[in-house]
Amino acid sequence: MSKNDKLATQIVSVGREKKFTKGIINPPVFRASTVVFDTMDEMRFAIKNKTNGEMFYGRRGTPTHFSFQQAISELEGGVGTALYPSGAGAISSALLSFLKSGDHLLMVDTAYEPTRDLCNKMLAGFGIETTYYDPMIGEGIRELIRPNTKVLFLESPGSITMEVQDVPTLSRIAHEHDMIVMLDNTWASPINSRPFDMGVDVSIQAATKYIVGHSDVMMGTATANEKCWDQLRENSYLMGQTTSPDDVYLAARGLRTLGVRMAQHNKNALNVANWLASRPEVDHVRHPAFETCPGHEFFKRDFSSGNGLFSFVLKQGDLASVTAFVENMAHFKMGFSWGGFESLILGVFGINNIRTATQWDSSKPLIRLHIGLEDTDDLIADLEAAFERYN
Ligand SMILES: Cc1ncc(COP(=O)(O)O)c(CNNC(=O)CNC(=O)c2ccccc2[N+](=O)[O-])c1O
Repeated sequence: MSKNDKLATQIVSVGREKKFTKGIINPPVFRASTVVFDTMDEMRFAIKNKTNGEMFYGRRGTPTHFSFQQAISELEGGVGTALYPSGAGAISSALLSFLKSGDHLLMVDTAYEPTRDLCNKMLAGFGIETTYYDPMIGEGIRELIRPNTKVLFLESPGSITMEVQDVPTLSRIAHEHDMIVMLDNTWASPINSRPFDMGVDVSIQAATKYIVGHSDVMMGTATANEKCWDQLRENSYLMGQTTSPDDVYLAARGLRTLGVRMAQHNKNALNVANWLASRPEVDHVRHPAFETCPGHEFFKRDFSSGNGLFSFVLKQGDLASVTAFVENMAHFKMGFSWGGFESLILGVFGINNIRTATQWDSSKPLIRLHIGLEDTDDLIADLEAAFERYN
């Protein structure tokens, strides 16, 4: 694959070198714990090259893993990619790979709830202090940096309230203070932004979402630049992080259609979001492509496309009316996660319980949608019926 190939060609080609595929189209599923050697020289060579694609032991990976790791690294623009059993596993392993007792962490206030829980319930116990910051803080982040601040963690956009962060500015300031910049880049997936061009050192994906794309595998990836790859890879290995080659095969299979699925999710979501924006019951739509979404200007600058996940805020409502809205939908099902081919809906309450550096106006209910690959005529009809029940 050439770096000059267009994205659609890269998505088809990345990670499919013959050394991984053995001549077939999709890299085979190599399941392994023990790898055997005929000579001591062969074993010594494997030990020497165990971190760069030489089969050594199951936990270091097999060609199934190496192929997918290379594919994600090339699409994200990093040097190397570590794999984890879930997105949350990628987040925890990335943080634990670079933080030690006595360190200070800057965590975006709009982080995915389990990320916040990790900081408060585990990292605190290890003597790692977390300060949460406003996603729109920009240059103001300087006031929060201490001599022991080691990591700046971003999630852009926030996966519920959708604020888009000024990643290049925050990364520049963090690097002035020798901090490591980590980005939960799940919303962009590996194709809709260039994290390393924005100064990110470790880009994290819940592959569970759009990469897998079929709601049938849990997986996480963390891709690092030259500065951070060795430390991320070795510390993740020390923590025993590994993934099933069967899951990796399914994730790689999903990856090959990521471009076409993402384009359709984006088109469908904009169609539904524009319709919602016209509804009198809607206070505003929080889709990064809309001016009503905080950080819209950064979305226009830093992203090449949107996806199917966005939220909208109703002008009024309570638990009963929102329940009437979200229950009994024909196509939107209530469920956690997103990024599969199906449409999902979540009425999100208690946002202020997962905010400590910002304040959310809880008087107006928020509903998060994942727009799948269904025909948007049917999705809009489903939402029309929901408004009938809500009103
Ligand atoms: C941005 C981001 N980053 C990492 C992960 C974790 O991935 P994993 O599920 O593979 O571990 C995720 C997983 N996403 N899951 C969800 O969004 C499901 N929603 C929730 O978990 C949730 C929890 C509490 C309150 C509100 C929500 N919510 O999103 O509405 C993510 O969105």
